[in-house]
Amino acid sequence: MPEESTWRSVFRNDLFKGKVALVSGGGTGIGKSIVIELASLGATVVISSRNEEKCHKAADELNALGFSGKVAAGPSTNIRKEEDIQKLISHVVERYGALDILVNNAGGQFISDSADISKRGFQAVVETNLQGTFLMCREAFNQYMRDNGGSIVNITIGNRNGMPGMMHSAAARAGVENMTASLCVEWIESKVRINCVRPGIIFTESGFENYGPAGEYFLEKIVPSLPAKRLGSAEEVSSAVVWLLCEGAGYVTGSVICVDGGGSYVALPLVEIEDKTNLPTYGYLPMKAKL
Ligand SMILES: CCCCCCCCCCC/C=C/C(=O)SCCNC(=O)CCNC(=O)[C@H](O)C(C)(C)COP(=O)(O)OP(=O)(O)OC[C@H]1O[C@@H](n2cnc3c(N)ncnc32)[C@H](O)[C@@H]1OP(=O)(O)O
Ligand SMILES: NC(=O)C1=CN([C@@H]2O[C@H](COP(=O)(O)OP(=O)(O)OC[C@H]3O[C@@H](n4cnc5c(N)ncnc54)[C@H](OP(=O)(O)O)[C@@H]3O)[C@@H](O)[C@H]2O)C=CC1
Repeated sequence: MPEESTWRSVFRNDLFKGKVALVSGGGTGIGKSIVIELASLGATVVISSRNEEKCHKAADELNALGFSGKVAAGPSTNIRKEEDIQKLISHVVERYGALDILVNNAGGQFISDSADISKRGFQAVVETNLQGTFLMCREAFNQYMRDNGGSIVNITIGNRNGMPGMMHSAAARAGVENMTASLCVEWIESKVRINCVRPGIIFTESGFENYGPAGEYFLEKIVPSLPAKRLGSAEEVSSAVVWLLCEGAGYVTGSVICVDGGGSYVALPLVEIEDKTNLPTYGYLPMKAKL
């Protein structure tokens, strides 16, 4: 297993030479891992998030590692704001002359029972994850990719069984996957491929800090239920992203790759259901069929 400090990529080291990439939320976690791959494979990578200072710090740290590509921080961008997105995409196209690759990684949510989510709370999560991803795709297409082609990857979230405790995000991400299916057909004439990577539960410091004690719950209750019996790493997500972005995936568009250690195919105990819970029975059931 590679050490964190020396890990780069399993791919050919000039794979993205001369390409310009934009990774939203590229200063932390999974996004940062995607940036390391792309820059170590020769791309010029622009990173953006709401916190511009954090992006500058990450860019300096990554450039000090001596990649063949380069990392640069873009202007502060809140993907909930259309004008921020328009400015970010213009900045990349004007300053670097292209936008060949877009990774919509920025996103997030809060944990809550659905019954307690306010209208604004629901809107905030949908605006971030569904509307934000749409607007980034639309601007990248209208400002560059329509005439020049390109490749887009949207990061979603395990949503095959819904996601009790984070319903708003799972619904928004399912929307992103469905949007991707429409866009892959609409934009194929422009030689734009668009796909999704759907991570399961991935250890990232920033991500887990955000959840406080719920992070511990993931480790204690959810890990034993995962077929892989462990969390995923950010690097396991970024290598799937890079494969989708590269020319070897030239016939792949509209797809969703799950990076989840098989977690989509088992029922994860995302919320605790009390033992006394029993749906009213219609017909006959022997006692042994109930808890
Ligand atoms: C035991 C539980 C198990 C749960 C299931 C586990 C499954 C795990 C698998 C998935 C793991 C996923 C990991 C990750 O995604 S890692 C990335 C984590 N990082 C983030 O999420 C950060 C980004 N998130 C945000 O910025 C926010 O969550 C948000 C998108 C909502 C934006 O917040 P912001 O503060 O900017 O929002 P507003 O100020 O505009 O407020 C809008 C309304 O939203 C309400 N809100 C915001 N935060 C919360 C909260 N923590 N709890 C409840 N409500 C919240 C806020 O109150 C506003 O509504 P009102 O005006 O009505 O109050
Ligand atoms: N870790 C996990 O288990 C999983 C994560 N994911 C998804 O993967 C992506 C990366 O997560 P991860 O690396 O773990 O966590 P991070 O918290 O490190 O990444 C989220 C990034 O998104 C940026 N961001 C959040 N909201 C906005 C916004 N409104 N506008 C612009 N940028 C924003 C953040 O930067 P800033 O705060 O500076 O804006 C941050 O860099 C997210 O979409 C997450 O939901 C999906 C499944 C599982």
